[in-house]
Amino acid sequence: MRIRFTKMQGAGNDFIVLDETRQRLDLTPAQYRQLADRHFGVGADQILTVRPSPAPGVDFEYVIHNADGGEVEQCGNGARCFARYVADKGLTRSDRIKVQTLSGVIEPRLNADGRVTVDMGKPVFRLEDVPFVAAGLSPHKEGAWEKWHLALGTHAESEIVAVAVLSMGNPHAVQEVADVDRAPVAKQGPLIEHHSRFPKRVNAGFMQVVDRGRIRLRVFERGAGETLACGTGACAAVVAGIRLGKLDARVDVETRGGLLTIEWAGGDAPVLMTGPAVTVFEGEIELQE
Ligand SMILES: N[C@H](CCC[C@H](N)C(=O)O)C(=O)O
Repeated sequence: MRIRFTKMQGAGNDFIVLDETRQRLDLTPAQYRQLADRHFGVGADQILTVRPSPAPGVDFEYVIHNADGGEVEQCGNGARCFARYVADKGLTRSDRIKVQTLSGVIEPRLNADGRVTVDMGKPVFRLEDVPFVAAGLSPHKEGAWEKWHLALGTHAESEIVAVAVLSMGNPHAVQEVADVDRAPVAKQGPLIEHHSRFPKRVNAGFMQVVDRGRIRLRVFERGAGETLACGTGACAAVVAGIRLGKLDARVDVETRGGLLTIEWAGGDAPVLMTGPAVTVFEGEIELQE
């Protein structure tokens, strides 16, 4: 099957955008994996699919698949690229768009300076909703919140990491490090992603607090490995830092792929994420059946 696609990136987190507003493609997990493959396909961290509105009150549906072919609930950098795509393709004339995702409705807004702001909804802290299995563990209080100590690896050489656990529609485990450039992301990332206490796996964040308005962040993403930026990961890290008493309500997040700005007023307030969204190229690919 030959299909058209648009390649995009948001702070270096890269995507293949598929337009199903006129016709469903009904791709298989293997075909999503082929698309994302950086040697045998186009190459991307995630595949974003644009579908028509599923219900009154929302403009589009937004479906996300990781490079491993699995469908996931949310993608922050992808939401910005989604908004840029539907605007550039004339699929909407509004600069505020309501989009249905697996984890609820989000609202990207196209700014005059070319960046995109997304209301990513409220963070979720109920452990069962992350999901995180805390049985047998006790939380370690820090500031007004808590961290959980996870044993990584086999008993012999297992090390303990302290993570804040929350969901932005998708699951996140955020730990603090002194220097992100020296953080053991490649070693610890997969061990955290596949830790048995995360039944749906988890995105593993490594956050360095620079000051109350700035962090540096690396994320080993569920189903994609380390990416140059993770939008929901930036939201989760800032929310965790605020709840732990280390960050103010507006934080610049330095990722390896660029700068994201996250704002959260606490409590039931939504998390706002602002950052770039860029079209790289368009193309066609012959997918294996
Ligand atoms: N790997 C994530 C999905 C993509 C999230 C990330 N690319 C973002 O910008 O939020 C997960 O499995 O939950």
